[in-house]
Amino acid sequence: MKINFVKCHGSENDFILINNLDASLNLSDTELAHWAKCLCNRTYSIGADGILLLLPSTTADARMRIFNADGSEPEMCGNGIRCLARLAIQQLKKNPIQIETKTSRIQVSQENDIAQNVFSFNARLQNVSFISDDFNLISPNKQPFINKPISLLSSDLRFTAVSFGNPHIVSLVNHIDKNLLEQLGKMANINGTIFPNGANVSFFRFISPQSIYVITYERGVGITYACGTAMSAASLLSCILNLNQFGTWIHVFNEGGMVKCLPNQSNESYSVDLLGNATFVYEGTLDYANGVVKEISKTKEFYDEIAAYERMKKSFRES
Ligand SMILES: N[C@H](CCC[C@H](N)C(=O)O)C(=O)O
Repeated sequence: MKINFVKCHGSENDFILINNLDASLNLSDTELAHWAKCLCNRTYSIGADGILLLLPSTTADARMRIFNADGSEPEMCGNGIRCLARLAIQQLKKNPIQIETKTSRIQVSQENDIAQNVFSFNARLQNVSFISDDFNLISPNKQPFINKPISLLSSDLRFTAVSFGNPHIVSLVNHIDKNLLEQLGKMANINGTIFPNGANVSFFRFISPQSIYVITYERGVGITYACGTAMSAASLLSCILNLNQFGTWIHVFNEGGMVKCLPNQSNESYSVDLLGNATFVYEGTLDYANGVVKEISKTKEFYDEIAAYERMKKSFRES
């Protein structure tokens, strides 16, 4: 079976995107999880942080399913939904577009390029909650867990737990220690000891007003170049900690580049607009039969977009 895919990324959080709007690809969840593990392997296959499936929907314009590199299926993906929405907007000729996810419906719109020839999209993340069953072990009384210690993880860091459909804990740090992040990320995802379904763990550093840096150990993946829902969580926390203002765009720098986040609060509800690139790198075809991905070939490279994104990243290094 020949299957076309697009290799894409949001802030270099990279994905294998498959258009299944015609529902022709009929794979079981077990097969999809197997696919994710095989295709995301950076040594033996295409290599990615996850696979994205663009599917038809009865409740929105289209539906997104995402599988992490370890084969687990999370509820949401902020960088991935921008890439998937780009393809959906192209196919359905509709902008903005509503995307059904496992736990919500997200509006995504194509916006002006954040840098020349960097295709940019805004995802309005409204399914933000400080209360989630994912946090029952750290907050048995089901109260918001904001800027508190988690003794099983660290004796001095403080964390805030927030869900964007998928669970996050975020800590404000003065210095980014990737080894410590890796260690805490692994501990937070040891079969349900601190979080029943694991969690994404992020450090963020305040750079200047409306400018932060975020790095994330992603559940089901490990440390990635960027995590869209984590960057949204960190920008929200920066406002709650009075480091930034609600209703003002925040530049969120990461290992893979930069996105802009706009945290909003109305009464007790929160949302974050996540504006960033959705860069297509290449189109390809994979030949799949009897559980085995036999052959993978590139059919088209998006050289202009790759170069444009590199120019944008270079501009940050020089500023
Ligand atoms: N690994 C995450 C899902 C992908 C989220 C990330 N890539 C993003 O852009 O939000 C989890 O298991 O919750």
